[in-house]
Parts: sequence; C-alpha cells; structure tokens
Amino acid sequence: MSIDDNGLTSHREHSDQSNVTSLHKGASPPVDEQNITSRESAVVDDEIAVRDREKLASSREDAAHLRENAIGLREDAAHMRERTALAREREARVRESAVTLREQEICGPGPSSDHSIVLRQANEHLVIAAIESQKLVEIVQTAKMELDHLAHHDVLTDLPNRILLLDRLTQAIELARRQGKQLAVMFLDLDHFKYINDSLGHTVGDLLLQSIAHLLVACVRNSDTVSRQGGDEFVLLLPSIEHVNDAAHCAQKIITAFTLPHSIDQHNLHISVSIGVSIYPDDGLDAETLIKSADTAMYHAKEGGRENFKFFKQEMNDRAVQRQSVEASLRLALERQEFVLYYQPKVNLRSGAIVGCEALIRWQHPERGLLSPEQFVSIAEDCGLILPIGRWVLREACLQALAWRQAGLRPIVVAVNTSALELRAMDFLENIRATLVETSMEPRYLELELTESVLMQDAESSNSALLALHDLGAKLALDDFGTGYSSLSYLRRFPIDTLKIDQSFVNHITSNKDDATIVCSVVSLGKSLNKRVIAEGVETQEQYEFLLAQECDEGQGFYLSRPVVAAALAALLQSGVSLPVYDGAA
Ligand SMILES: Nc1nc2c(ncn2[C@@H]2O[C@H](COP(=O)(O)OP(=O)(O)OP(=O)(O)O)[C@@H](O)[C@H]2O)c(=O)[nH]1
Repeated sequence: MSIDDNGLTSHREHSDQSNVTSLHKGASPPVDEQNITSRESAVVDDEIAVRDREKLASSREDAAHLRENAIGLREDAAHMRERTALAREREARVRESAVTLREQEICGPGPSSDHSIVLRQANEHLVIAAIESQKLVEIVQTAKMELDHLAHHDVLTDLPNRILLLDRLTQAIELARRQGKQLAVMFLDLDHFKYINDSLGHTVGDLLLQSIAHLLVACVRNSDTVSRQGGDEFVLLLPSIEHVNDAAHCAQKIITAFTLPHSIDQHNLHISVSIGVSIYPDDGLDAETLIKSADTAMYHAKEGGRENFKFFKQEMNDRAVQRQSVEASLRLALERQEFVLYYQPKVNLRSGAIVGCEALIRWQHPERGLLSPEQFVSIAEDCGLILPIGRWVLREACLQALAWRQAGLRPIVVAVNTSALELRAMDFLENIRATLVETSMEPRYLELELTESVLMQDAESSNSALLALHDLGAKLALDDFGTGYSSLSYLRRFPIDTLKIDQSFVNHITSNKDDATIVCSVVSLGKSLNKRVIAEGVETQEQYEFLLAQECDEGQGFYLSRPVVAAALAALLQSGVSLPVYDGAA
C-alpha cells in the first residue's frame, strides 16, 4: 500500500499478487502423486483460503481505510468550503468597508467617526483652499490688469501716457501708409501754467490739468487719442484726416474751447494753450519724428505770442539745428572769454546824473560777430549754461565797479539780470556773498533785476532768497513791470526796491492814452509804496519830458544813452554828462 500524492491509499500490490496466483492454477499434476497432490492441493487450497481470508480481511481493512479516507476527504472538502465561504465573507466585508471608505472620502464622513471628522475637515479645508486660490488668481489677474493700465496711463488724468500714444501712433502710421492717408499729431503746451502752480498751489494746478484733460477729450472724436506727456504737455493723435485743414480746424476748436474759464476750487481759472501740428507723411515717417516735429512747431507757436497753433515747417528744424550749434559753441565761449559786458546808464530824470547802470552781456562770436542776449540767452537757459554765465556776469560787473572806484569815480549802483534758474540755484546767495567779498563791493551798490515771471516761479523759495538778499543790503528791481502776471500782491510780499516800467508802455506814452495812464499809475503806485520807479526804453525827448512831468524817478534808454563799454561809461561818469546821447555807444 502506498499513499498517493493526494493522500489516498493505493491497492495495486494486492492485484499483482492475485495475477501470480492465477498462473499456477493453469498446470495439471500426475496420478501417483494424486493423494499427495490432493493433500498438497488441499494445503495449497487452505493456504489460498487463508490468503483469501487474509486478502478479504485486508480488503476490508482497505475498504475501511477508504471509507475513513472518504470521510476525511469529505470533511476536508467541507472545511475547505467553510474556509472559502469565510474567505468570501471576509473579502466581501473588506470590499464593503473599502467602498464605505471611498464613499466617505467622496461624500463626506458620518458624524460619529473621528476619522470621518478629520476627513470632513480636511475636505472643508480643501474646498476653502480651492476657493481662496481662485480668489487669489482673480486678485492677481485684477492687479495685473491694473498694473497694465498704470503702465499705459497717466496717473493724474487717466489719459493714455507716452508709451500708449507711441503704440497707437505707430499703428496709425502703418494703417495710413497702407491706405495712403494722412494723419496729424498735435503737441499742446499750456501757457504760463507755472503761474497757476506758484500762485494757487500744485493741488489747484493738478485739478486744472484734470479739467483740461476732460476738455481736450470733449474737443476731439472718440477715434482720436488725447495723451498726457507729463507736466503741462499733451499730445493728440488724429489718426485719419482727409486734409491738413482738418487738423487746423481741430487746433482752432481747442484754442477757442480754452477761452472759457475752468471752475476750480472756487476759482475761475483762465489758461490758454500753444499748439504745434505735424502731418504724416510730410513731417515724419515714424512716431518719434512726428512728435518731435509737432513739439518744434509748438515752440514756434510760443514764440509767436502763445495762444495759437503752428504747422511744422522744415525751416523750423534748421533753426533747431542752428540752436544746437549755438549751444555747442556757448560751452566754449566761457573758456575762450568771448563774453563782454556793456553798461547802459540809468539816469536821474530830474538831475540828469548817472545814478546807476545795467550790465548787459554780449557775445563776441568768432564767426558771427557781436551777438545780443536775445540770440543766445534763452538757449543758455534751456541748457543750464545760464548758471556759469550768470556767475561770470555778476563777478565781471562787480570787478568793473571796483575798477571804476579804484579809478576815483563816484560809486554807482550796478544792476545785473537774474534768471529763474539762478535764483533757484542752491549756491545763489553764497555766490553773491562771496563775489561781494572778493570784489570789495558794498552790497548797496549791487542791484538784481528779476522779471515778474522769475519771481512767481517757486514763489516761496524765491521769497526767502530775496529776503536774505535784502538783509544783506543788496537791491532788488522788478523788470518789465506790468507785462507779466501782474498780481500786485507780490509788491507787498517781496522786498522790492525798484519798479522798472516796461518799454512797451513807454514807447507810446505820448500817443496812446491807455499807455500814458498805465505809466502814470505805476509812477504813482511806486511813490505810494515808497519804491523807486524807472522807465525803460526812453527813446525820444517827448517821452523823457512826459516822464519828467510825471515825476518818474529815473530813465534808461537810447535817448539818454545806449549801452556802452566800460571805458565809455567811465568817461561819462568822469564828465558828469548824461544828456544828450553819447556818440560812441554800441
Ligand atoms: N500741478 C502740477 N504741475 C506740474 C505737474 N508737472 C509739471 N508741473 C509744472 O508745470 C509747469 C510747466 O511749466 P512750463 O511749461 O515750463 O512753463 P509755463 O509756465 O507753462 O510757461 P510756457 O510754457 O512758457 O508758456 C512747471 O511749473 C511744472 O512744475 C503736475 O503734475 N502737476
């Protein structure tokens, strides 16, 4: 018996033995030997019977074993079925709980489970985080849009700025090029806007700029662009014009619109504007050139008396180039000592005595000859060279006064012109003090002449500088009186010693009643305020007599004396003669 791989008992050996037994049964024995053979066969039969019994017993045992095995197998199978059922149950439970967990993860936990609570809270946080991150994305997007707007718009007026204008202008040029059309660029600069800031403050100035922005937008079409370049400058783009007259019409419309007052902070403010116009393609093929051409034309509008518009012309560029060349050689003029001073006497009208002189700069240009201040001072102001030039004038005039005194001449007041840039210079006062010390000049013989506009620029700091100057003992004259802002309040505010009546009033005092009235009023105002009054541009005997009759203190002009070189003035002082006009004048 063996146990097969399945554990079941094998009975093959028994079968083999039965086969051997059946081979012996097939042979027949002899007769003598029959008894023996019969006994033997009986024995054999007994043996066989025994063996058969043994076999039977063994078979019974085997059967019993088989039965036992079968029972065992049935039991095993039952156990296996049980185990499988249990395994299936467990698997089902695991699946169920997995499904529940997944459901909880998806749908949210049940209220009683800690795990569920944690999961629910985590879910809530996830949802909140997702909402907040969405909000953040929206905030970032809004901030980006705002940044983009800021980058392309002017903060004060919210008009497109230079960057956006350049972009739109470049696109408009491209379109005009393809369609073979014209477009116009207008450069606008407000006239005397500084006065508004200086007299009413920057806040009012800002409000005025905003009001002007609205006005400009209202003056043009929706398809046009109104941009602010900064300060009091605006640039307009008219992207499609049929004819240059369209641009002229628009410019005139704007100038007319500006005649209405702006109601700001309880003030009715009047301001005018100067406009330069350039046309594509005539005055430039790209955005920068067109803006530059319009800017150049605007300067010419200013020069032409402001409150008007000018179209760009090529000659304007030529003048700009000439201006640049003047600027370049101005820089060398100081080094090369090409400047000279002329002195125009100021005469006491009653006595005829020379009581002072105004130092007037000339430029002895190596190629262009003797240049008057009008030919280079504004350029020097624009490029800042007026500061070293102004210092040179002051020192030279004081040195000349010293030379006259050293020559034994009686001292006279020497006046120098002062620009806004000089007055605002950090070292303005210090330079005057140092020059007075260096030239041993008594401050009372130095007079600074300033125009109203110079005074009104940055009036606060001007006033403190001028008060310090007054304390020092120097004099202050108000030049071109009556032509500027004409706010009489500064006569109280600033320590002014002298009023210089502008020659435009003096020119016609004998023919124009209004001018005569104005001059008389200024003389009388000066007397009331205890200020010296001097008339500029006295060119005729009639004018001189009129002024004398009005008891104007002093006069200055060709009738009395042209500006003369230092030696000539020394001669005049020496002789004591002031009238008539000196022949050797420049
Ligand atoms: N209120 C205000 N003023 C500004 C601003 N930006 C520049 N300004 C002032 O604008 C003035 C510009 O003056 P300019 O154009 O040079 O001179 P102006 O007085 O207008 O005289 P003209 O142009 O010669 O007619 C200066 O006084 C600047 O200080 C601003 O944003 N707000």
